[in-house]
Amino acid sequence: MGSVLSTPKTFELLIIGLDDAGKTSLVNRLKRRELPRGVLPTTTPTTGFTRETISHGQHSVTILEYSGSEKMRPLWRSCFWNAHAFVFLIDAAAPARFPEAKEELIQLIKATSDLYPILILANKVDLPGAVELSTIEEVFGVLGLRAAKSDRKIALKGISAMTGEGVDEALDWLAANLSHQVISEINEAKKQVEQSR
Ligand SMILES: Nc1nc2c(ncn2[C@@H]2O[C@H](COP(=O)(O)OP(=O)(O)OP(=O)(O)O)[C@@H](O)[C@H]2O)c(=O)[nH]1
Ligand SMILES: [Mg+2]
Repeated sequence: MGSVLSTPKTFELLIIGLDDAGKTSLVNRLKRRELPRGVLPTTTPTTGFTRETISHGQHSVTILEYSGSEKMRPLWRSCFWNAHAFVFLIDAAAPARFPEAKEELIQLIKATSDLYPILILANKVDLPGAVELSTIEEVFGVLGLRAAKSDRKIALKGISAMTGEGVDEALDWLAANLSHQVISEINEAKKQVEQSR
């Protein structure tokens, strides 16, 4: 695990994405790494948000997972300032919902400054109907999004909350792309928002 070699970081991660993308399942996998491949606790749709703190190597990550239902999305949009980094989760096996997911992703990119890394995760790669990562990259125009905002740290990776595939690598990427300096800058900005409330 690459993160074991880096200095400890403490950060808050917002996990968002459409309903049914697998956000709660990903949090469950992160909380319980010992779960065997293919075993996932049963979930029900998240009603508001959940908050969990996990360890990853030397890092401490507080994860906020928001309901993806359409009527709850304004809640996550109002909490962007509260995070250091974002995971945008896509259901790789639900291509009919890619346009709706892309709209939300674009809103996230527009609403947040270049300081914040965004990791787009295509979940459920274990399913036979999962769309290839290269196709998802094309449909979501990830390279274009990166080029338009060249300083922005944006990446796309495939994962499965069901098998655990790609989950450690995702957290490694987030820890590696969030410098101590950026964490301090964001902490300062958060303090100002909190004071002005
Ligand atoms: N095959 C497979 N199914 C998954 C995976 N991740 C989640 N699921 C299933 O997808 C469904 C939705 O998962 P949730 O984790 O509840 O989805 P969510 O994104 O939290 O949904 P909301 O809270 O409503 O926004 C459940 O039936 C999960 O078992 C995965 O990696 N592979
Ligand atoms: Mg959920």
